[in-house]
Amino acid sequence: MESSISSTLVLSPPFQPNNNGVNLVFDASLQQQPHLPTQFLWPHEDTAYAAADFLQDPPIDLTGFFLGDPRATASAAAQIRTACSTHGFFQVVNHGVDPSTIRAAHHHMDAFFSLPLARKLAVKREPGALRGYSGAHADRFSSKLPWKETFSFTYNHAHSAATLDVVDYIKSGLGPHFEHSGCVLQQYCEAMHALSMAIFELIAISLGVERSEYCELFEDGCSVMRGNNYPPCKEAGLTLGTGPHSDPNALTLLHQDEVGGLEIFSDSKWRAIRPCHDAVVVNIGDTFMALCNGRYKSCLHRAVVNKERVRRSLVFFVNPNEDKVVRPPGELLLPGYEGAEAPTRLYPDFKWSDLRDFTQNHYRADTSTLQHFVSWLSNKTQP
Ligand SMILES: C=C1C[C@]23C[C@H]1CC[C@H]2[C@]1(C)CCC[C@@](C)(C(=O)O)[C@H]1[C@@H]3C(=O)O
Ligand SMILES: O=C(O)CCC(=O)C(=O)O
Ligand SMILES: [Fe+2]
Repeated sequence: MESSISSTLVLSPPFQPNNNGVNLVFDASLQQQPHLPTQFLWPHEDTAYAAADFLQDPPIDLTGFFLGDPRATASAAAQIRTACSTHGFFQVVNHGVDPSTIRAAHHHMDAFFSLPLARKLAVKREPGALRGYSGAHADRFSSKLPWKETFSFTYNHAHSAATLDVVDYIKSGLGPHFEHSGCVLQQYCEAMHALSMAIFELIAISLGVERSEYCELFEDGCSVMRGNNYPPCKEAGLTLGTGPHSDPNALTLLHQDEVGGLEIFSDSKWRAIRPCHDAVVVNIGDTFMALCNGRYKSCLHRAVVNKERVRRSLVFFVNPNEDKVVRPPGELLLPGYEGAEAPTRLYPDFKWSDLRDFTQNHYRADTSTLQHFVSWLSNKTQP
């Protein structure tokens, strides 16, 4: 495969704080080149196996839960338990988020990605920060680059809802003409936060713990909103929009457009998540897998691209308050194994700020982030 960009491809360790000076610009000129730049090539095992089918689980209808109907609530919790005990993904409908809010958020995120590159670079991601614009993460990695642009910003509900942080960030970075976009995205974040709290209540019910078990940890959580823009790719089969990974955060709420491309690895096969415009896709992340002591699974997933159409997704990564300890409730500890003094815990105490720092400064999140994080944390805390 010819590289159409003269650059020395440095085979990097899993993570490097910069791209070794390879200044690749992910813009239309690169996307129109006849050959895929070598930096975007992914290993055969990550790209070779197309999704075998669609995940068959029907969307979970939240109507009855919101009406306080005990039977409907129990049914929704049971469907969540089944999904989260196996592959960690489910879709919800009648979720209470106004469709016009979702439509408007996509529209304004598209408007951002349509800006000239110089305008997008005005809010480029700063090293170590989980906010800002990124073109293929070319500033962070020099191989296995994802075929996407991303735009991320933080949303701390207890603080942002009152002080309109999202509006301020967007307006200060992109100018007063984007104030309305900021208001739309702020409204979308508030709606996603409200939905996440409803999901946490249903998850608590499904786990048999107090319904409000997770409210305290997440009510003033520090979440991240991200728009993913995946341009069409002439050699789509050789690259990936987002590589195989499990999400390091606690819960992910995702709305994808009608194009499709989100796939999860379940029962030893890649399975596509069927696009459903009135559904929100929900998945458990590593932090929640630790919070529930491994009862629910943080699952491997990826985003594939195609040759014809741009694909977009809006992703809301829900995290606990960064200074609160991630620790499972007593009811979820496993009975001590034979002769053990205390019930068994699968993961140590940690804070989201530690895991965020790990993924932004020390390790590229992939299929085994949590176990590498636990080792890193124990080395970090050893005297
Ligand atoms: C904590 C995070 C790191 C990533 C964004 C959030 C949750 C998902 C992570 C990510 C998407 C997993 C795949 C690799 C990654 C580098 C990406 O493709 O964007 C990850 C995100 C990141 O580090 O920016
Ligand atoms: O865009 C998608 O469908 C998935 C993206 C994803 O998994 C992520 O950003 O963590
Ligand atoms: Fe993800």
